[in-house]
Amino acid sequence: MDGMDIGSKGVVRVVVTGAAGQIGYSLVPLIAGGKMLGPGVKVELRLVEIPPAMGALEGVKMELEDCAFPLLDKVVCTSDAAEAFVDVDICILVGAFPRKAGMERKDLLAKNAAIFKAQGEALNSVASPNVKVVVVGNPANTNALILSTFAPNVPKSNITALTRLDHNRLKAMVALKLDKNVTYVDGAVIWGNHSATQFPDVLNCKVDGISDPIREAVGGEAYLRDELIPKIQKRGAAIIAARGLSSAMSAANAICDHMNDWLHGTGDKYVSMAVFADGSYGISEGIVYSMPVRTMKGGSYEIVQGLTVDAFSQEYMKATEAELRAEREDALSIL
Ligand SMILES: NC(=O)C1=CN([C@@H]2O[C@H](COP(=O)(O)OP(=O)(O)OC[C@H]3O[C@@H](n4cnc5c(N)ncnc54)[C@H](O)[C@@H]3O)[C@@H](O)[C@H]2O)C=CC1
Ligand SMILES: O=C([O-])CC(=O)C(=O)O
Repeated sequence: MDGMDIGSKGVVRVVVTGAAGQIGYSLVPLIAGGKMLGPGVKVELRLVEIPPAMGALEGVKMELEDCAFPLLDKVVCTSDAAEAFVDVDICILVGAFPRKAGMERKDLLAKNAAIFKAQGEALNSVASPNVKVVVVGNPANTNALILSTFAPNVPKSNITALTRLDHNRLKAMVALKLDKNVTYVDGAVIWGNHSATQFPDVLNCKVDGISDPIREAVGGEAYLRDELIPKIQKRGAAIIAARGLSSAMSAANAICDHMNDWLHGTGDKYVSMAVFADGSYGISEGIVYSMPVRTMKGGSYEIVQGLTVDAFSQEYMKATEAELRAEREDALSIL
């Protein structure tokens, strides 16, 4: 992937689609406040909405101005994605039709495939090939796949989907279970889809010196299978049940973590990012699959090799792969 020296950019241009929505409202102050790009980096925010939400978006813009953020260079509001994508550095694609109670994933896919096809075409015609994209709108992995299909000028490695929220959820839940601060939990992985088939994996975790046997320390296979894994897989639904709305604050926080690590590097650690599968860990090409990823300062990354994957892991990893391949087939049949 082509690098990006964030420090050398005068102003970094960041697009957020769906910016008047719930996640958008939590996200834009974090970006303008410096959490995503890092201290001292100026930002131009390009906020994209559908025409009926442009009034609400103007309100978001007014509030951003009223925050008097020192790093906020400019705010542009538009309902034209192609206008927003010209020379953009970072593209955060949140805008999508959200899942409603009782909706199947396939219904959601049908609603959103058209959005990501159109945005892929727009990116392809006007964006720099160096643009870094994270797809947040669900079904995020397959939306990223659709986007890339229609944006062949953007290298596949520059198109990712968000599983950092799941990663953070897993890290936090392990910390809670072992009564440790989250900073002591390292090496968690989310494999596969940002959906209820994802595999939240602790086998390669190290928690404040406890690394072996970590599954037993966390509660043993039965606890993982019956409690921890389903809890992470269904956390999004639990938030919807509790709030009547899906996760927004934690999603915005995770988007900043994803981009900050991508731009600034994870050092010798790794994080979970949904990226194009390349055969690593037996997951063959053609889908966007969450993997352990090590990022390098400047914006390149690699899938971390050599993590332990046993029969327990394989069963889950194959199930979530099968779901992604089925989503891909559904998407291809819709488009
Ligand atoms: N990957 C992840 O970890 C997570 C993903 N999500 C997903 O993020 C998406 C957004 O969630 P919320 O902000 O809660 O939803 P929301 O409904 O509050 O906001 C979505 C916004 O997108 C806008 N929008 C719709 N189509 C658009 C288009 N073609 N171009 C630009 N804007 C468009 C809508 O007008 C709305 O303001 C949903 O798909 C949700 O399922 C939510 C939480 C976590
Ligand atoms: O479950 C949903 O629809 C929202 C979401 O993606 C999450 O909170 O992880």
